[in-house]
Amino acid sequence: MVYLSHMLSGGVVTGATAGICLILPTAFLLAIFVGRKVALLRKFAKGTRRRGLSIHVTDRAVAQRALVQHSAAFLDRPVGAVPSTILTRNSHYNILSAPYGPYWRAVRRNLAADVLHPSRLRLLDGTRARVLGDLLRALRSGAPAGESLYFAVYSILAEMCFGADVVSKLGVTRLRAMHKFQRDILLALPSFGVLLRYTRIGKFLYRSRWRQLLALRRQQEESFLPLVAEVRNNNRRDATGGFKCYVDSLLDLRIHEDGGRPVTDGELVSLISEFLGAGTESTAAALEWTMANLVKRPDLQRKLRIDVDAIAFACGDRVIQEAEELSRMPYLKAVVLESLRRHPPVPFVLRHVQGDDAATALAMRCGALDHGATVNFLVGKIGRDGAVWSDPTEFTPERFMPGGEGVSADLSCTRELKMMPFGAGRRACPGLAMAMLHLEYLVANLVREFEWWEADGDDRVDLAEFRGFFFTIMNRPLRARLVHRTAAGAAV
Ligand code: HEM
Repeated sequence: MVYLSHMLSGGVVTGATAGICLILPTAFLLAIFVGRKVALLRKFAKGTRRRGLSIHVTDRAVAQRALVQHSAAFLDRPVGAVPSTILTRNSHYNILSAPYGPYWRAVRRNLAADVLHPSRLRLLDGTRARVLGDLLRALRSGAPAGESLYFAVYSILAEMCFGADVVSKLGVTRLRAMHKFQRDILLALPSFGVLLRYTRIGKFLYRSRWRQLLALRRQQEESFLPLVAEVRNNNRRDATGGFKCYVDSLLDLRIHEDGGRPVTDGELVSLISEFLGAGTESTAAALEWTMANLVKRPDLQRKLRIDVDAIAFACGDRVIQEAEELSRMPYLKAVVLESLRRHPPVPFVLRHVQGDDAATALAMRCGALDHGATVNFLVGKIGRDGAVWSDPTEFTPERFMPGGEGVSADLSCTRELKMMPFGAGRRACPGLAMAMLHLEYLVANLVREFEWWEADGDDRVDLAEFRGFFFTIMNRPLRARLVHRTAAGAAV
């Protein structure tokens, strides 16, 4: 289905919130300014409050036609839809916010082909095993499950970003502080939406938010740039053809269609922040939702453990590691897919569109999109479409097993679109393969090592979603009673 509505374009907050935020300070200013100043203010405000069409898509066929078949008309996101745009005062430094063009092509190709390519991910076996070891030790000593899962995912991404020695170099305390800071930024960003919405007067009307925004950006620069300098000075990659870290690849990158220039420091900070932020929050949220559902459903957990133990037996003392080993656990993949369908970490996919090609894709009359529109593909609703999925709100991994309605589900959405947790089309998530690998790897080893049971009282699992964040996360972090498995399955 396609819903239409009019709204103020370009912001992260809703029209109503923005209205309230604007009315009080504007009234105050109007009382102070008189004559010419009032006229000037009106002129500025008028220029910053553009109206645009907002379209909501919940029909999977429309989503596929638009994002895949008419992908050339669905290449850009609306200005202000991406948090980092606010942080950098509307400079499109990272992949998510960059408009389709030479810069986007260069930085996306670099990430997808140089860093996240499946052949490179194999080189990260050591990193994954080290982080898993730390995670298992933390959980055995009673550390809270939810937070520990997030930190494990962040640690993997930090090593991929700055090199294998970053965790030992920085120490766990500093790394935790960096992770917390990254999360605080993401949580604070929605409140900065007004600064983009009212680009000309926002920083005067919302002075303290503006200052807070600048302070956050400065803090990001202070935390990332020294680490970049270390990568630059250390002559980076080891000679044995080890993993080339993300920063290393960015330092080598040249934007050929822009005179062969290197990536600037401002761009580096935004790209690093995106890598750590988008990579951690999405994958860790999916991991937490998966484990939470397994706590709620011991029957599914038992079934999964049969799959896992069969492979674990062959691994002996070492963790389940190889992609090939993971691929021999069909129920594991089904559990992860069901988690992504039922709780997609990114709740919507946005595009800014204009023109007749986009109108045709959305089955609208020609000319309807002459002035542009924001299209919002509702990822959660598409994945819970009752016409495709039986009992769509239930957590049922069996639907991805032979005979189930999801068995042929294509995550890239090129053949068919039944769910779209990673988006679709040319701007789809480049982290798909890595996220799936890490999710399967962590879930398999966590189930092998522990039985995950419901904790008591307030710590019981609550599957409610937290609202007001860019990612769909659990309202209450996961708590569970973990029983270490001493039987044949558990790795030492
Ligand atoms: C379970 C994990 C993940 C989920 C569910 C997820 C989901 C998404 C979604 C829905 C989009 C928007 C796609 C669109 O507009 O069509 C996206 C974009 C993106 N994701 Fe992910 N993501 C995940 C993991 C990752 C990881 C691990 C990374 C990198 C380390 C990553 C980096 C990106 C980037 C850079 C984009 C922007 C792509 C572009 O504009 O060209 N994501 N992701």
